[in-house]
Amino acid sequence: MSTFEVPTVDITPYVAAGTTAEKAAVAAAVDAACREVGFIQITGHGVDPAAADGLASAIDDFFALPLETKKQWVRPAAENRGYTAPKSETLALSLGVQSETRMKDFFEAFNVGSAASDYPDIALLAEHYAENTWPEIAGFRERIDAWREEAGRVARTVVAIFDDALGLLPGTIEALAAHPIEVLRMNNYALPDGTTVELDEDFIGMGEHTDYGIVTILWADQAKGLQVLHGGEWHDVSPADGALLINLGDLTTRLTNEQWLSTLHRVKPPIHVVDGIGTIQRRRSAAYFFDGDAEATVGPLPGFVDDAHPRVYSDVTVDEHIQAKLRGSRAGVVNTDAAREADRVLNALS
Ligand SMILES: O=C(O)CCC(=O)C(=O)O
Ligand SMILES: [Fe+2]
Repeated sequence: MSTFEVPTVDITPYVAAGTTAEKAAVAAAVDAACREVGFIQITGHGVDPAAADGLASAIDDFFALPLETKKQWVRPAAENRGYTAPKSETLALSLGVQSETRMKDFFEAFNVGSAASDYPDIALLAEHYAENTWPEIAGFRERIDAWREEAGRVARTVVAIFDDALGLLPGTIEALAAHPIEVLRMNNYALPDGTTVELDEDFIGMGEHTDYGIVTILWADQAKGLQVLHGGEWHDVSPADGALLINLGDLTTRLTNEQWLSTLHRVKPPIHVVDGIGTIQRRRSAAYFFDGDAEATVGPLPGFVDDAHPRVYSDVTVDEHIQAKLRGSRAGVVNTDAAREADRVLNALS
């Protein structure tokens, strides 16, 4: 396997009022990373380590509950909220690709997100802004909300960097996010004691997918499992101490007319065989999806279509795009509107 590293960018100049030249250097590094990889490790983000500790402990508290208890918080497939039990979602269907033999993804998750009650004065498309339900765990909501606050701030900083990196007027991308769909998905990759893992290729924590929105802010354990597709090969990625990962979503690919690509990734924890029984090391992550306003229309931005770069996507609303993805991953309805993303998967995997 070729050596591969996710580029690291220190975004301090954007967090702590750096000089114009310092910011330009950050924007140039982000542009290069987005053109080449689509995943970046960011440092200098200014997130209080106590917020990350609170997130991690809240994840531990919730997933330690018995399965039957957690199932109280399962929500309808159309609402991207609440508990997802192991083997109930299939991320590869969000792209419209799936091997027939593969078992469903074994991750379990708990999702919270921006709710209609956060924006009482605006009529919103209800499904994307469903109210949250919270488990009865002391301080759970407070710890999660503290992390959401930090992740939201980082997302807005990152899109300001994107404007500069793409040569756009300040505020161009943020104009799509006045009341964005923002979902925090906390993922737990673990197998009940005594589970025998079959050592086949189709054992998957979370199937290959691109994220759907503008950008994702990802907190993750250092345990192996996350893999990013680059140069036709899957590469293991884990964050350095205190670093966050960010990755581009499909809406940014559409805005840039594919100058920047949403990167395919999956979670495939290594299997350790002890006495003939395969086990995995438990791994946690929390993906904060910054997805834009549901009713916003997304197509290539001015300046991204010319003779050398013909328009490759028609306009879509954030609502239509995200709904088609969620019908795939959460309701098992193959997304047939993701032909370009699916092609990228199939070309890479063949
Ligand atoms: O677990 C991870 O590191 C990645 C999770 C992910 O890709 C997602 O939730 O979309
Ligand atoms: Fe993802």
